[in-house]
Amino acid sequence: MATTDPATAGSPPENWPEEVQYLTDLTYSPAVTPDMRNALGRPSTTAESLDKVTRTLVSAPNNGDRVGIRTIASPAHHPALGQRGLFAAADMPPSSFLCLYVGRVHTDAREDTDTRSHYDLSFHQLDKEEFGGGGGLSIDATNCGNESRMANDFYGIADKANAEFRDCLVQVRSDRRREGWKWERRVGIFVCPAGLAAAGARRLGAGKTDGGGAGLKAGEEVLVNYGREYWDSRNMTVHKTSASGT
Ligand SMILES: C[S@@+](CC[C@H](N)C(=O)[O-])C[C@H]1O[C@@H](n2cnc3c(N)ncnc32)[C@H](O)[C@@H]1O
Repeated sequence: MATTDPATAGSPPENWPEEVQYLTDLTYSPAVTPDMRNALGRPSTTAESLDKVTRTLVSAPNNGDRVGIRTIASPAHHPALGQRGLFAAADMPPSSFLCLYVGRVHTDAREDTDTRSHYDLSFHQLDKEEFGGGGGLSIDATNCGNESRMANDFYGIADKANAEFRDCLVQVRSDRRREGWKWERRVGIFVCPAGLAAAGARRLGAGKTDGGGAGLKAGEEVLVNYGREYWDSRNMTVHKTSASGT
């Protein structure tokens, strides 16, 4: 009997584009081997320091308590006018978890990568010894994803990003653990922390946030920093000034 992948079983939120499949968790390209997937759940010293996001928070129906998708109709000078954006559904304090970045995990092999994607986020570097030279895994949300794929870059919209991509751990089902759960790596969008520079800032491109976040107000657009590399590699000029950072 055919089984449904739980990652594809969720109902899309309001304003979801019908041509894109809504996901509640990652899906994987056939080139991502079982060993590569296992590496996402392996305890390590780096993984120990990551934020742990509980099962209830990552449960997709609950994303709507924190974020929503809107088509941007104003202001007239918004650079992504007419496109979608991600908005806070409630006041969210600094460092709060907003939603996971989900999509199709693929290797960085040329034949497994859509070089035209505008939704491809670098995810995890594989261990060089274990995987014969290493290589990376990325998450492409072009054809499938969740609310996170709607987050726009801050440039031309605000002075700085108010949210960031951050590595984290989530609980996933495991038949091998007595408790039935294990921790596995993901990337989430989090509200920028207050105070010091954000340590885990990362990319669609390679953007860093500068911390000092005041949190998000309900209705405010969630803005990340894609990084200059994102715009340069697409020959798009929004990031040509020093305001864009790296
Ligand atoms: C990850 S998508 C963001 C969601 C997108 N607005 C949508 O409706 O699907 C990235 C694309 O959004 C647009 N975008 C995001 N931030 C922008 C900005 N600050 N200025 C201009 N376009 C932006 C660009 O077309 C970019 O390639």
